[in-house]
Amino acid sequence: MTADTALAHHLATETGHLLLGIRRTTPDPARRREQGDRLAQDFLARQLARHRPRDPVLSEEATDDPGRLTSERVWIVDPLDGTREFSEPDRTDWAVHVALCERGEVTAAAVALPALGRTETTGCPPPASAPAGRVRLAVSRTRPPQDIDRIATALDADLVPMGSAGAKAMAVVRGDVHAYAHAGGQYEWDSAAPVAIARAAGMHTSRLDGAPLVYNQPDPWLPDLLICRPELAGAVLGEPEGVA
Ligand SMILES: Nc1ncnc2c1ncn2[C@@H]1O[C@H](COP(=O)(O)O)[C@@H](OP(=O)(O)O)[C@H]1O
Ligand SMILES: [Mg+2]
Repeated sequence: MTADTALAHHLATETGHLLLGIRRTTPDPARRREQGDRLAQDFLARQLARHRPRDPVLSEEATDDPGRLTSERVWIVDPLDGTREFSEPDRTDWAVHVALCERGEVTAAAVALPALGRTETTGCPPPASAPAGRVRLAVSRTRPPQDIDRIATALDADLVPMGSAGAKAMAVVRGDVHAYAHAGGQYEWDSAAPVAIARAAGMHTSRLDGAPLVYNQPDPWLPDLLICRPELAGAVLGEPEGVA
C-alpha cells in the first residue's frame, strides 16, 4: 500500500469514527445531517492540510479552489456520502470517500463504511466472487435513474435500492450485488474514490454510454455511471456478445 493509500485509509476511517459519534449523540435528523456534513468536512480539511499541505482539495462541502486545475495532485473527498441515510436510524448505507487524483486519474482511494466497520481501499480490494442467483442491480433508493427499466431488462436484473454511491459501489466490489447504475445527476466527489476501488478490484467502470470517467475537470458535474462485473458491461452498453 502506498503512503497516499495508507493516508486515504486512515482519514476515511477516522472521519467515520467521528460520524459514528455524531450519530450516537444527535437524535434529531436535520441536526444530525448538518453536523455530520460540517464536522466531517472540518476534520478532513484539517487533516489533509496537515499531512499534504501542498495538495488542493475538491470537496462537496467546500468552496472550489481553482488551484486544483493546475495542480498535479488533487484530493477529491466526500466527507459524508449518503447524508440522508446517515440521518435515518439503523441504516448502514452511508460512507466517507477520500481519493487522490493525479493528472485526471485516481491513484489512491479509500471508502469507509463506518456503520459496517469496514474501509476498502485501492491498495487491498477485497476478493470479488460473483454473487449467486439472479443479477442484482443496486440503484438509488430515492433517485433511481430514469432509464433504469432499460438497464434492468438488459441484465434481467432484480433492483436493490440503497443509499450512497460509495455503499453501492462497495456492494459490487464485495460481491453483494452485480452492478450499480446511476443517472440524472452526481458530482466527481460522489464517485472518484468508489470508482477507483471498483477498478482496482477488476470491475468495469464507465459513464452509462461507455465513455471513461475523468476526474478533476473544471466542472465537477459527472451525472451518470456504471460499475459492474466485467462480464455484464456489454449488455448494459449495448455491445454485441463477444465484444470486450
Ligand atoms: N440527481 C442528482 N443530483 C445531484 N446529486 C445526486 C443526484 N442523485 C444522487 N446524487 C448524489 O449522489 C450520492 C448518492 O445518491 P443516492 O444515495 O441517491 O444514490 C448522494 O451524495 P450525498 O449524500 O453526498 O449528497 C447524492 O446527493
Ligand atoms: Mg456524495
